[in-house]
Amino acid sequence: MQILLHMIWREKRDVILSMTAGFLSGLTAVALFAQSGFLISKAALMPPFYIILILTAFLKLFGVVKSTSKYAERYISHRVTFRLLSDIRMRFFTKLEPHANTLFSTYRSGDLLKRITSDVEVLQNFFLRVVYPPLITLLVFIVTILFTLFFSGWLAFVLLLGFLLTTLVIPAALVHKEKAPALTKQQLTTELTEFLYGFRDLQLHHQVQKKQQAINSISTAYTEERRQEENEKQLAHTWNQAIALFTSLFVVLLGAYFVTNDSLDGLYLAMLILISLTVFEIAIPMANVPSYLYEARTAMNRLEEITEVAKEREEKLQMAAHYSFTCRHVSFFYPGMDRPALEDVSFDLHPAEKIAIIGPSGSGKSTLFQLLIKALQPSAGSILINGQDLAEVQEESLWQKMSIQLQHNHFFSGTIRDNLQIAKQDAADSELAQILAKVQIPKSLDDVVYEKGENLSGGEKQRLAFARVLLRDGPLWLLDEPFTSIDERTAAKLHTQLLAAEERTVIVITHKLQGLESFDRILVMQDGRLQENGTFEELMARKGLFYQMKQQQK
Ligand SMILES: Nc1ncnc2c1ncn2[C@@H]1O[C@H](COP(=O)(O)OP(=O)(O)OP(=O)(O)O)[C@@H](O)[C@H]1O
Repeated sequence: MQILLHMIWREKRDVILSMTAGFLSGLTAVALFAQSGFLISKAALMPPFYIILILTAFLKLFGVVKSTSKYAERYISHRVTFRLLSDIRMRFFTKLEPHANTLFSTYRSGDLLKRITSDVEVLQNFFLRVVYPPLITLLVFIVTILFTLFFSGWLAFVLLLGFLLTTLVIPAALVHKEKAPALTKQQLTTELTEFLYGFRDLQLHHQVQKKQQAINSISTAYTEERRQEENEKQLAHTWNQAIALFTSLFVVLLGAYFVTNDSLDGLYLAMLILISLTVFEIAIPMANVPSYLYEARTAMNRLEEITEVAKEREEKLQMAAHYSFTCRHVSFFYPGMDRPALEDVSFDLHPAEKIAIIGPSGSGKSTLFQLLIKALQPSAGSILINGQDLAEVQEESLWQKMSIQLQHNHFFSGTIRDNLQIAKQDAADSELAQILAKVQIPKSLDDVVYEKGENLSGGEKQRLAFARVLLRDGPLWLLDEPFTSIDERTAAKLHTQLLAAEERTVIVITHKLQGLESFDRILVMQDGRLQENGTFEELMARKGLFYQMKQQQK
């Protein structure tokens, strides 16, 4: 909350301006009705015409000031809200952006999207719904009660009582008990996002209707949740209005009594009644302040929780010519899984070494890869890069040194050139064309690429991704199944380029067992464990798992 208050404080000029306008608008609304009441009573006594004229002129003046100040208040307070929104967005998105990978591996993307957008949406209204109403209500009531005190102490006391009931007692009585966070909106967004992403697969497997039904039932639950929320808010409103009306009733009864025993001039009775009717209008938003405060606090905590996922202590990776990795007893559990995807994996990767990680499907190769590029964090154990704990290294500085090819790479709609320049922005056409020839893509730089590379074959995508790796040419290469969709002859040529530079550290994940002789070492994974670790010759001589896999692939 302090963060939000601090952000609001930064806008103090506009905050003060909008509060002043809001105060003026509230006060003139009360004055307008008070003046009307007084005018009606005064007119009944047949005063000179100029008195009526002056009173009517004041009435007009109050009307104009009320509308103008209301407009100014809305205009300025919304400006504060939009600045607050942009501050909140900036703050969270700058905190989240460097850790996008970690976050997407921790949360489902729909869930993450919903959490961030709706929580930010809640916080943007913090000023308008939580800070603003109590202050304006307090100021207008103070002035109104002081004004009433001038005519009758008892009536001022009744107003004070009504004020305390509507602004403190009712909101406190209806304040949200610690209730479980609403899940259905989150579920709905998550399910919808997945429905959209996976629509084609659902169609192919005739699952669209089933998924739609599931979404419909979540949607119904969500509507019910919203209905309940609205009911709670309406209940608070109703209570406040009831108290406001009862207070006015008291003012009428008490006022009439004071008039009959001459302790109040009857001329002011209508004015005081109208004051009490109007002033409580301003207190009505107070009923929902606690619920908005609760929502804002929850939203803030949830956003902070997301940012906490990212590590605080991060250091830059020092520049070095060669890079080594050390994995010490690394285990990894995916969220919600009770079986580890990796268990107690330890190995050293020496500077400039070229290693292949192999193993059956589901043995944990990609998980290990994700840990090495810091897209995931180990659940236990540690990974060191050049002796420095990866947990303490900034992702950006790590990825600067790395040329990474993922199993599934993204391609943007544009041209081949655009898709290559992602790896090296300032690359000249001649360099790009050379790289295209190296990876044997028979296309020109101007050829169009559709969104997600839909017009590229699997092999072309892998070659284009490898072209990006060649373009980046960092001292550390990590490739996850880079050539699976490429024909043997081309794959062999690309393989040679992969292992060409002596000083480069290379890690390749593959399930193909051809060409492994040219790697310095081979790590063999099975069931999340590192089963074998040695040179091609050593593993063949050992006649263990690797040897058996080789025999099977023959
Ligand atoms: N996001 C995830 N959530 C939960 N479990 C996962 C997730 N990704 C992988 N796993 C599980 O972790 C284990 C290791 O998976 P991983 O993808 O690392 O294996 P792999 O050896 O790379 O397989 P493949 O060769 O098929 O790509 C598997 O049991 C898999 O089901």
